[in-house]
Amino acid sequence: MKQYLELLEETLTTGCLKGDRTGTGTKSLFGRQIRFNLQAGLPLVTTKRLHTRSIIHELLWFLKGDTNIKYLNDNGVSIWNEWATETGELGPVYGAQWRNWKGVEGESYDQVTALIAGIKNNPDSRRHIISGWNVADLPDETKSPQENVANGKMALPPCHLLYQWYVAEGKLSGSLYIRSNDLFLGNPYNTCSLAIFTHMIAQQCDLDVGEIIISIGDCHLYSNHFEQAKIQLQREPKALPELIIKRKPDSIFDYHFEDFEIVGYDPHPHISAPIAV
Ligand SMILES: Nc1nc(=O)c2c([nH]1)NC[C@@H]1CN(c3ccc(C(=O)N[C@@H](CCC(=O)O)C(=O)O)cc3)CN21
Ligand SMILES: O=c1ccn([C@H]2C[C@H](O)[C@@H](COP(=O)(O)O)O2)c(=O)[nH]1
Repeated sequence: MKQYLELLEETLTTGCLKGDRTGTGTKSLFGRQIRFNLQAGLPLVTTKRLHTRSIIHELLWFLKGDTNIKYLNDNGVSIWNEWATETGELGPVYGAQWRNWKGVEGESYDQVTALIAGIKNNPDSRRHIISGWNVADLPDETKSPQENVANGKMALPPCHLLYQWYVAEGKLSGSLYIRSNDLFLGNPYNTCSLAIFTHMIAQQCDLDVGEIIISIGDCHLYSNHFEQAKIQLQREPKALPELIIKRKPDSIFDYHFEDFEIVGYDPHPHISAPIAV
């Protein structure tokens, strides 16, 4: 995870002081990229313990097309609670756009089903994309997440908004554009999630895994994460764990939490940090 730690250090030492929507304040850089070879292990941060349970459940929740936090909460995951309405709704966020993008006539597009068919049938295609940036459903930044949901809009606009996969020499690589990335809390989730998603797609399409590439627009450290970032930078990274998927489910939609095992994850202790809402 050298690249992640280098980016953390660069942001901490050279980032521009910048205000933000949450009123917290950040150090920020614009336009950075990190990449990981999935053959070298699962790119999980080892300089603090990550809650992989939350990451796996969140990915399965996206794939269900679900946009209500009930499934997450029932599984002990609370990472989306701050943005939901009293009934748990988040509006047409990731799951809705991935599985049920609405066309002008009200027709529905399932981007995930199309992606798997595309990779299986035409691996050389340069159109293996999932986009979350549906302009018609974007929220009004002057209103609260809950008000936006009441108006039929997303609680938050997608941060990880453009995915692309690429097949060459029997290997599947994944690339992700993140327009705004909370380097301490969000980025480790986004990296791990893309890695696991890429392993799942590769398994479904009988491919090996290649690389993942994360491209970031506004790359920021919140001012109340500076001390936590410094602690992490003093720690020595450990060996990467490995992801085992215990069976091959019938489709990309049939994975269960119990199908995933992360072996050899021996990180430094967890470092807690407040989330900017
Ligand atoms: N400011 C901010 N940063 C984010 O990363 C973020 C948002 N907002 N809003 C939407 C989603 C929600 N995500 C989140 C939310 C909370 C944690 C978090 O608090 N993580 C803790 C552990 C909490 C847990 O898993 O139960 C951590 O230490 O990693 C991480 C990602 C990513 N996104
Ligand atoms: O997957 C995610 C989701 C969210 N984030 C972070 C990035 C920002 O800190 C906030 C979103 O605030 P905006 O004002 O809408 O940019 O959430 C992330 O890093 N990863």
